[in-house]
Amino acid sequence: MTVIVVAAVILDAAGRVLAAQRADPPELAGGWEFPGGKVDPGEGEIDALVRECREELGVEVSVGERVGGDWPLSEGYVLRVWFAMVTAGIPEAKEHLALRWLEPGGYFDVAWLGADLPVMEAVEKLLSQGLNGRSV
Ligand SMILES: Nc1nc2c([nH]c(=O)n2[C@H]2C[C@H](O)[C@@H](COP(=O)(O)OP(=O)(O)OP(=O)(O)O)O2)c(=O)[nH]1
Repeated sequence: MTVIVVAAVILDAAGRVLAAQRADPPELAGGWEFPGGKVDPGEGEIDALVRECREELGVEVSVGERVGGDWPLSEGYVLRVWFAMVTAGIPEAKEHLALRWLEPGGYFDVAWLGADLPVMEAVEKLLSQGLNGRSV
């Protein structure tokens, strides 16, 4: 059975993107990712995304458009990504080592995990086309 990992490209009004630095496991620690995590059995993917943002960042988010399709992770895992905006709270690193808001033009200023790099490239392309990540 494939494990679905959901992740949020959290955008602010200035077009900044929130990156989060993983604390574990040792082979991924220090790498940067989009906040998110595994979908629990029986849980909806959007519900999982909202829950993970609450647990990891202490914020409420509204979820917008999907970014691409299934992004490959390691064997047996796929990554599904959505744009999101914070609707309440200020993101705090509750489970990560650090958080950074990346300005437009600086989206690659962190060492993204291998799986996330093509996602960030796709996001930059979508944003350069004038998309703002909100639901249409
Ligand atoms: N959350 C997240 N995980 C990612 C990204 N890119 C990437 O390769 N991964 C990998 C790292 C992990 O092996 C897996 C997600 O696991 P996780 O540790 O975030 O999941 P979780 O919050 O549900 O945690 P747990 O059940 O292991 O405690 O997917 C990403 O952008 N966001």
